Amino acid sequence: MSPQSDKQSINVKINGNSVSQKDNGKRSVFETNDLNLWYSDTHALKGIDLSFNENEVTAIIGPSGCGKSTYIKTLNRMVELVPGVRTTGEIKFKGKNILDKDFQVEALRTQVGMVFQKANPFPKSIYDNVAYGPRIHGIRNKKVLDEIVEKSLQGASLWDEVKDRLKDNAFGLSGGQQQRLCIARCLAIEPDVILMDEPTSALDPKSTLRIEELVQELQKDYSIIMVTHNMQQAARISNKTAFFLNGEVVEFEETDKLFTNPSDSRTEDYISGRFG
Ligand SMILES: Nc1ncnc2c1ncn2[C@@H]1O[C@H](COP(=O)(O)OP(=O)(O)OP(=O)(O)O)[C@@H](O)[C@H]1O
Repeated sequence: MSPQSDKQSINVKINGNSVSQKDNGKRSVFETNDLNLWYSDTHALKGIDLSFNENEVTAIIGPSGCGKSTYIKTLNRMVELVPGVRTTGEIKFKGKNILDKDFQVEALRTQVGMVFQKANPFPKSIYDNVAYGPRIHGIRNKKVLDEIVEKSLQGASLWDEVKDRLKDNAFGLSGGQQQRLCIARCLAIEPDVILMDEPTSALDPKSTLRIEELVQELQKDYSIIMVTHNMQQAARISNKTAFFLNGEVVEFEETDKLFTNPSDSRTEDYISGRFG
């Protein structure tokens, strides 16, 4: 099916049962319309129409090189850091086109956080990692910073493990803890949306499970858009899934539907492991 038709008829989960509704009452936070992107001559994104609702987890899946990371990096305009990038179309964040010339990218970065494949804490203490963003935004009051740090670490389900060693260097944490610290750093700026680019691909199964549980918890307060190579992960934790192939969206659906009854034979071939 086309991504557009999803906007008209959406399956939503109520008490564990999937039902079809015209509108699930949720607001769209991000929307891309006919989004195209070129790296010099490489046409990496082709006419992407997708819409993301608040308080939902949306997974982006697809084989290597299909444009998943490129797409997610357009949403905070990080992709522009690559020389030779050209974008056309529209990316609406809360109704405003972030590609407009007069759009303030700095404001976007405070509302859209990002967690990367490999945990990337700063070479600073656990406390200073989390306090970094608020300090940049001018918060100097120690009591306020203490509160933000505790709340963010609680939110990232890391507080109990680190509360007695907040002054220790972040590099002393395990890989999974470092990734949760990066999530806490992200929460400290109180974003509306969290972008995650394969956040568990460098983690062991136990740490992966921990992050998956955390993502489901965070969904209550944030909208999450997550690139993942792991189809089981997408099936476990996302509300909706977009399947990318060769820079296009083949299918965008309720996750249950996409994995049990895909509309497009290419989706079926991919999820059943025939390619990718
Ligand atoms: N910095 C870049 N310069 C030029 N081409 C790039 C750059 N980054 C990505 N590409 C190209 O854009 C296309 C999409 O790449 P992208 O990394 O978005 O795919 P992906 O689906 O995230 O892949 P993977 O799952 O392997 O991370 C590929 O053809 C890739 O070679």
